[in-house]
Amino acid sequence: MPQTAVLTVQHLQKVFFPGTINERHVLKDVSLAVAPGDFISVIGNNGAGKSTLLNTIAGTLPTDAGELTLAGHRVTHRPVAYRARWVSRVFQDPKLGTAGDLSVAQNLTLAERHTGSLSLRRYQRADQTARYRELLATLEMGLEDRLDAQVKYLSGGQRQALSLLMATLSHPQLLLLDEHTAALDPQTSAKVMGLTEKIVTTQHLTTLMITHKLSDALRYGNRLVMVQDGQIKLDVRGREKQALRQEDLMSLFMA
Ligand SMILES: Nc1ncnc2c1ncn2[C@@H]1O[C@H](COP(=O)(O)OP(=O)(O)OP(=O)(O)O)[C@@H](O)[C@H]1O
Repeated sequence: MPQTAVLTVQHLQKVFFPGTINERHVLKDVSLAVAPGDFISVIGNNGAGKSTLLNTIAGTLPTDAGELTLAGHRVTHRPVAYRARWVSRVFQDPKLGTAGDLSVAQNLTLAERHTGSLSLRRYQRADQTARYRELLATLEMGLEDRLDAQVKYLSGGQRQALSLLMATLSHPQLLLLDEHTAALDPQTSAKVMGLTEKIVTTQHLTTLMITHKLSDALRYGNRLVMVQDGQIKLDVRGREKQALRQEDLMSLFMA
């Protein structure tokens, strides 16, 4: 029996400034079915429509035509809050996923409250510190010793690792990563990518990851999608993806 898709995107269209001289068709009839456990790297030129695609999936942008389903539910005209039960997102800017004035522990509590699991665990309060320490230690960023530190004083890498942890605490059905390592130095970026793979693999998370790093797009995930000029130009998986080289992708970019 075929597995139910976590996400289906059918004939999606997005037009900015319709009916004006600046009219721009940014998504042109995009269709995509994402199976449980898919880890998809999304690549494409600047302005190709990648973030717009993620925004329409998360619900931060309305669509002009097409249908979206999440976990089998039609969500095309549903708001972000409705979709949030299935979707979690990490942005390029580490500041967007965390509250700077709150401590590391308070941020984790907020993320837990979002999952609705906090009240169930209230009786475990004495264990909370130990549990947070344990969770943070998995990031290998020394955050387990900084539970009371305000998040605004963390490095970009530590803050992004915390964002990733918070976004995945609820075991979301769909994880959206929007160039989440682009603002980090190469070493930290590699570390956060390693963490991403670890979390995605252990939790079997279905993931869409936008990246401009072709090496990361090739290395991580079971599937690769290239968006060009508002359309999906390439969608490969498994062995076909493994056989791809950076040169192949470069020539597609040039084409
Ligand atoms: N809210 C918006 N209002 C108007 N135009 C927008 C909006 N969001 C995106 N665009 C335009 O849509 C086009 C696609 O943008 P988008 O951010 O989706 O591209 P992208 O593939 O993610 O690019 P990049 O790799 O540079 O982030 C761009 O021309 C952009 O200016």
